Amino acid sequence: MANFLSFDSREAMVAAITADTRTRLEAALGKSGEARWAVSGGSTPAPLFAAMADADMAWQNVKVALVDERWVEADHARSNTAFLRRTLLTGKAVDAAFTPMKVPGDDPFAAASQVDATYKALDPFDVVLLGMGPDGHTASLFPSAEGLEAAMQPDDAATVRAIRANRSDVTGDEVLRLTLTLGALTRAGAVQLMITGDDKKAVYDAATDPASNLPIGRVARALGDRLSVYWAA
Ligand SMILES: O=C(O)[C@H](O)[C@@H](O)[C@H](O)[C@H](O)COP(=O)(O)O
Repeated sequence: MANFLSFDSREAMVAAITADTRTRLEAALGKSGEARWAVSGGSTPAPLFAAMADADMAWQNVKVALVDERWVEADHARSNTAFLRRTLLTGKAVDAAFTPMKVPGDDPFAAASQVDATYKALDPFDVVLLGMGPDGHTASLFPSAEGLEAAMQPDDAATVRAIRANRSDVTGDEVLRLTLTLGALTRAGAVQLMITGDDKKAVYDAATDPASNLPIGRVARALGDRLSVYWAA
């Protein structure tokens, strides 16, 4: 079962996940001279990224990658690459080596093997930061999306796969995505899920019921105690 860490305030949650992330990245740097960190977009991680951007670390040896990306250019308002450049890859962390997921082309399904080959060089990640949507998606593992089952195999050798979400699940957002696979999450040193609010806690609690088929529940069950959930109201 995942470790569920509940905090009295969002500030305390951010302090704790910042400390855990730093400890794990520093341990990897000490052990192998480099650290590999895969991060989510979404709004929730912004305060963690602000704290990390200020951290004194050997950023030039930290490899930052994405958990998922919309199939959009880096200047698009919903690009996770753009979000990271604004929030994390600034300040002291500007020296980190960042690997985007988006490559040229119209079709993420056609490009997935190219991105997978690039991301395979970063797999296994030392730390993976996940978020969760109100529909129980995590990364770009959306309920009943095209490509979901291929990406949901715990022993998948692929690191990255393409996803086409149902239009009704991403109203006003992009359907075409790339995502880390459950295989990549399973191989990671540690996986953190950062969520806030009572509504998301209720979704997470319901998803972890063995009868639930929601992606976040399937991921939590597959990862067991290698997943730590950081939550504050
Ligand atoms: O947006 C993304 O990059 C991810 O696809 C997604 O999995 C995200 O982490 C959740 O939707 C939570 O988003 P919020 O943090 O904005 O609630």
